This record gives sequence, structure tokens and C-alpha cells, in this order.
Amino acid sequence: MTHPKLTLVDHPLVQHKLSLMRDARTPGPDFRRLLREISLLLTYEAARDLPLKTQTITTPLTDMDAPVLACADPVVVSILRAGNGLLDGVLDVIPTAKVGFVGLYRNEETLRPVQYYCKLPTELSDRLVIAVDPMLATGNSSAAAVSLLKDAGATDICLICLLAAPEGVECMAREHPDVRIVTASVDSHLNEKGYIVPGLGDAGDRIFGTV
Ligand SMILES: O=P(O)(O)OC[C@H]1O[C@H](OP(=O)(O)OP(=O)(O)O)[C@H](O)[C@@H]1O
Ligand SMILES: O=c1cc[nH]c(=O)[nH]1
Ligand SMILES: [Mg+2]
Repeated sequence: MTHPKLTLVDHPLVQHKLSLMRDARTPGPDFRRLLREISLLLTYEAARDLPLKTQTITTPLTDMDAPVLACADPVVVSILRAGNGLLDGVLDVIPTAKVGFVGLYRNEETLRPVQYYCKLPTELSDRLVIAVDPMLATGNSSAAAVSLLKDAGATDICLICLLAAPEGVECMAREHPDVRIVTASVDSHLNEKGYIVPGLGDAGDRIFGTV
């Protein structure tokens, strides 16, 4: 398993919260809160290369040349449904981000994504586009969503996923080696139904209580 642009966030807070999320006994409200908190921490890594410029500001004590962002507003794209569990955490950190949605579900037999919705901001080029989906399993859903973003003009894309399987990382390396991936874990493998092992189960069902 390799991807030229994969960042594994091994921060102790992220790892601790992820372990709580993996635990099958963790109730839905806690699961949702933990995902939002981790999302905020993963966003720091996704936004690490945003450019800065200097602007003169006046503090209560003096003038100073202060660093401020020098880029167009980033875009965050939630891959429905489970991506919505990460969305608010990204917006907590980047409140000026524009928001898009790509609706995809995975056919349980073929493990191929089926698209049912797409609504994106008009301007995607020359800005950071952060796609969010908690699970990168076969990688088919994220790869399809990223292709859609590229077709719509995105040039600088980062995928935030809570958990990845080696198969999903390989899929992204094959289809989108230019797209950065920020994740909290690359797990062992996929089971025969395409679920990440040890994983955390079905992210969408645990977020929205649809088990
Ligand atoms: O890498 P893949 O093999 O494509 O699997 C990962 C996809 O599966 C899950 O979505 P799901 O189809 O369960 O839809 P949901 O978000 O509506 O629950 C998950 O949120 C990813 O989108
Ligand atoms: O383990 C998995 C794989 C796909 N989708 C999930 O929600 N969980
Ligand atoms: Mg699901």
C-alpha cells in the first residue's frame, strides 16, 4: 500500500478519539461528536499548505505585519451521506469555505458507487477543494467523487477520510496520485463484503442511527 501524497495523522488526541469511535458500544451521539472533533483536527493537516501573505494590523499595543491567508476561499465537498459527519468540523476551522455535495451510495453486491446528487460551488479552480468521507474502503466512491470534482474544474484536491483500507489507498494511487489523502488510520484489509477491518462498521448508519 503506497500513495505518494498520503498523510497519516498519528496525533494522540486523534488516535484516542478514533479508538472510542471504533468501539461498538459507543452510542450514536458520542460517535457523531467524536467524528466532528477528529474532523477539525484532520483539517489542520489538510490546510497545512495554504499560502499566507503579510498584512499590517494594529494590536492594542502597536502596529505589526501579521500573516493572513492569501488564497481564495477553500471549498469543502461532502460525499453523502456519511461525509456530513465530517462537514461541520471542517467548517468550524474554515468558516469561509464554500460547500458542495456529491451524493453516492455503494451498491452492496458490485461495490460500485451509484451517483444520485451533485451540487457544487461554481468556482473550484485555483483553490483548495477538500473532499470529506469517513471511509475509504475499495476507494471506488472517493475516486468517482474526485473524478467528478476534476471534471468540474478542481485542481488542488485533498481527501479527508477517517479510516482507509490498503485497497482504497491503492485505488486512489492508481486513479488520482495527485490528490492528497489525510487519514487517521490505514487499517488491515477489507472483508468479503467490502468492510474495513478492524474498522468501525458502517459509518453512515452509526452517524445517523439507521442500523
Ligand atoms: O470505498 P468504497 O468501497 O466505495 O466505500 C466507501 C463508501 O461507503 C460508504 O458510503 P455508503 O455507500 O454506505 O453510503 P452512505 O454514506 O449513504 O451510508 C462510505 O461513506 C463511502 O462513501
Ligand atoms: O467499513 C466500511 C466500508 C464502507 N463503508 C462503511 O461505512 N464502512
Ligand atoms: Mg453507509
